[in-house]
Amino acid sequence: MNSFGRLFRISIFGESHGGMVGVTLDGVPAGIALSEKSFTADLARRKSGKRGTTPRKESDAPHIVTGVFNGRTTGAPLTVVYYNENTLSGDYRNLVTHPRPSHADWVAMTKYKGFADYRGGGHFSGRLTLGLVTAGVVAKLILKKLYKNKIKFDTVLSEIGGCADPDRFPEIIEEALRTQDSVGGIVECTASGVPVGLGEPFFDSAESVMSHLLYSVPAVKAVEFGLGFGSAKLHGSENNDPIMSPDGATATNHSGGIVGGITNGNPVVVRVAVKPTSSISSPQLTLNTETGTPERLVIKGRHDACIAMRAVVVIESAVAAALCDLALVAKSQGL
Ligand SMILES: Cc1cc2nc3c(=O)[nH]c(=O)nc-3n(C[C@H](O)[C@H](O)[C@H](O)COP(=O)(O)O)c2cc1C
Ligand SMILES: C=C(O[C@@H]1CC(C(=O)O)=C[C@@H](OP(=O)(O)O)[C@H]1O)C(=O)O
Repeated sequence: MNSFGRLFRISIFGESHGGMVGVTLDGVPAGIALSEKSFTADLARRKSGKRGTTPRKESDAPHIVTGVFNGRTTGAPLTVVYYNENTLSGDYRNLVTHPRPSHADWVAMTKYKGFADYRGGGHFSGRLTLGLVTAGVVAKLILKKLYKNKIKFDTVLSEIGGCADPDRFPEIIEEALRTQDSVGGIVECTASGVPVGLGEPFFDSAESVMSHLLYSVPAVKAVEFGLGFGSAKLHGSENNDPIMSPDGATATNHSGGIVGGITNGNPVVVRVAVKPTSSISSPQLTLNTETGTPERLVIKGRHDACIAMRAVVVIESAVAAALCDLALVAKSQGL
C-alpha cells in the first residue's frame, strides 16, 4: 500500500521516469508556517553530487500544490510534488527481458503482469524517498510545536562497507567505483528529548511503527533499536538499564529509549542496515525471461555506488514521521 499512519497519514506517489514524484500528507494541523524553503535543508542532505552518489542531476525543487494558504498549513491535505527532469529511460530497455538481480524489476514485472513502469525502477526507485523526506520535514515541524522544540535528531552514517572509520569512507567509495561495484552501510539515528509515553502496544509499539516505515525505504534490510541483536549475547545483569531519576533517565540505554513498546524518555536510538546498490556496472548473471535461461547482463543507468550516503536523511525522516504519528495519537488520548 502507498499510505501509512493513523493520524499523520502519508501517501507516496510517482515513478522515477514518469512526470513527477510526491507526497500527500493528511492530518497536518492547521496554522504551521510552511513554504517551499522549509524543505531546502533536508532535501540538500538527500541530493546527489558527492563521489559515490548517482550522476543523475535533478533540481529536486518542491512544489506545494495543496494545503497551504497565506504561508500556513490549512488543515486540508498537503500535497508536495517534484518534477522529474533528467531521465534517460533508454538505459532501462534491456531490463524488460533481463531483470536486474536484487532490484525490483522481476517481482514488479511478475506481480503486475508486465504493466509496471520499469523505467528507472519506476515506483520502486529510491527517488520516491523525496516524498518521505518531505513528510519528515513536516513531521519535525509538528513535533516542534507539540513539544516546544525539545526533540532533536542526530543521524549519522556510522559504517560503509563494514568499516566504521569515517576517515576511510572516501577510500572505500573510490575502491567501489574503481571495481564497478557498490557498498552498503549503516545509518544510526538518535532522537533525544522524546517524551515518555509514545507507542501503542500491542501492535503499534513504538518499535513496530518506526520499523514499518523504515522497512518501506528501498534498500533497507535490517533495523535494530538500542543494542538490538547485541542484546541477545548479554546476561540480564549486563543488559538492564537502571532507572536513576524520577524522569525515567537510565544509567545505560541498551533499550534504545523504548521499553514495552513505549518511549521511556531516554534517547531513541535506531540503527539501520542499507544494502549495497544492486545496479552495479560489472557484468552479472540474470534470467533472460524470453528464453528462460540465465545470461550475462550489463546494467546501464546512473546509479549510487553507496545508497547509505543519501539515505541518512531518509532514515531520519522515517523516524520523525513515525514519532509524529505516535505523538498525535497520544495527544488524541489526552496525554
Ligand atoms: C536514496 C536512495 C537511492 C537509491 N539509488 C539506487 C540506485 O542508484 N540504483 C539502484 O539500483 N538502487 C538504488 N536504490 C535502491 C533501490 O531502489 C532498491 O534496492 C530497490 O527498489 C529494491 O528494493 P529492496 O532493495 O528494498 O529490496 C536507492 C535507494 C535509496 C533509498
Ligand atoms: C533519481 C534518484 O535516484 C535514482 C534511484 C535509482 C533506483 O533504482 O532506486 C536509480 C537511479 O535512477 P536513474 O537510473 O534514472 O539515474 C538513481 O538516479 C533520486 O534518488 O532522486
